[in-house]
Amino acid sequence: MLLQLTGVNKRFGAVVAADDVTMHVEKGEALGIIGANGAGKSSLFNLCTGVLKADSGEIKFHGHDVTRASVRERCREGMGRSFQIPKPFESLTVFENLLTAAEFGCKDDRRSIGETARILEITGLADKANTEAGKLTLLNRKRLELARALATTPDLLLLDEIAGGLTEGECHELVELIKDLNAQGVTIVWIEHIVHALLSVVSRLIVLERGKIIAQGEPKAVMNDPEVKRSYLGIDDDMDEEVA
Ligand SMILES: Nc1ncnc2c1ncn2[C@@H]1O[C@H](COP(=O)(O)OP(=O)(O)OP(=O)(O)O)[C@@H](O)[C@H]1O
Repeated sequence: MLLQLTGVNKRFGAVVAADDVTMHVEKGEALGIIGANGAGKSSLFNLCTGVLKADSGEIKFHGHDVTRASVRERCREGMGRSFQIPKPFESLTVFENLLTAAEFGCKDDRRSIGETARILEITGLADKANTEAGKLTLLNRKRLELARALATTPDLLLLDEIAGGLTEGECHELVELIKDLNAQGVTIVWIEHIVHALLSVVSRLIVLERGKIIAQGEPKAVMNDPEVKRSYLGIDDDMDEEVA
């Protein structure tokens, strides 16, 4: 087991962002997470990566308790993530952004110019290596967000709504890239509102509502769960519509 959360809770005043969350991520799998706006998806990533500290509960990564570990410690253990809103260093070039990410999160023996060049290649950014991040198109900013996460050499890659705002063709390109990464052994957890893209990659799905896991399992079965249809899709069970 790569990641294990047990009874994790997080509140912001009256708002419950994580409600007794118990879940795991198997090594090598591709897991999807969906839920309405404000359901607690990004908070879950923030709890996993250490941006937020849990009020209670336990988080284990690679079998070690990381509940109180810093963002950097978790990153160096192999937890990489992309942010919903890309936040590169705007005045640094793409290449410099990757070196900075590698410096932050990479285990020493895997940090190299060669590895950075490989990541530029696979993310389709090779010809943008010397372009300032602030001058990139949205698709290339998304690619850079993914490339920065990869530069930390993650075993576990947490992707937060990486397909949002892209055209159908751009989204397809990104999906193929994520599939390739998963096939190369990178474990993926992907939060995404573009459900058809998500379902073409993941083999398991978790649904959150007000910080609580309300369904999980095989994606098609989960999407047809009456509770999920009601909560996420706004479909009444009487309508009897099959989804996905
Ligand atoms: N730092 C914070 N301070 C106060 N409230 C917060 C904070 N972060 C998140 N919240 C609240 O916690 C709840 C869950 O937010 P979160 O961003 O995790 O949801 P989400 O499922 O990722 O939503 P979206 O799909 O809109 O990105 C929301 O009500 C949000 O307003």
